Amino acid sequence: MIGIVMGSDSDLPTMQGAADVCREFGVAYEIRVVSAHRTPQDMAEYGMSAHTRGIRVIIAGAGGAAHLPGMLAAYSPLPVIGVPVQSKALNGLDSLLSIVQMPAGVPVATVAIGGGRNAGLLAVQILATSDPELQTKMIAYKQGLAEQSRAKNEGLGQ
Ligand SMILES: Nc1c(C(=O)O)ncn1[C@@H]1O[C@H](COP(=O)(O)O)[C@@H](O)[C@H]1O
Repeated sequence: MIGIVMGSDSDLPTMQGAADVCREFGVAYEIRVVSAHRTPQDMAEYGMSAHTRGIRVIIAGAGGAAHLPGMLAAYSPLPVIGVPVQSKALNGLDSLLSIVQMPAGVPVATVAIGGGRNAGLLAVQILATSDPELQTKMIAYKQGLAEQSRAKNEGLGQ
């Protein structure tokens, strides 16, 4: 149901966070390397066909001149979540700016640099709007997050 794509296998440490979330919530996903630069035909094919294969949200991560999320958004009717991967030369600022500044009419929901996990959570939240069982899991997840945060007070020694 969630398509996780990345420009290179070197993006995997970042994009693994999205896959981890899918597994935690029991949501089916696929993970693939597709590049707007290196395999443009595969990228176009992926963008045009993902919705016909049961994919409902695309998460696309790329670094540097990160055109992959925007190009997938150009081809696909699905919501695309863009993950700027931290780059060596410019620390991911290049990735962020390449992904976030989309022209009107072709949105990409951009998460923080390195935000693979948040991208996964956002994708699950999108699916949960039409899936009450998943919605219940998301509510429980958020409650768990709140409990962990409150528990930090106990370590403050006051
Ligand atoms: N930004 C893109 C795209 C694209 O946008 O299509 N394809 C590969 N890349 C990026 O190039 C970086 C270096 O790739 P290599 O590690 O393979 O040299 C990766 O972060 C990848 O996402």
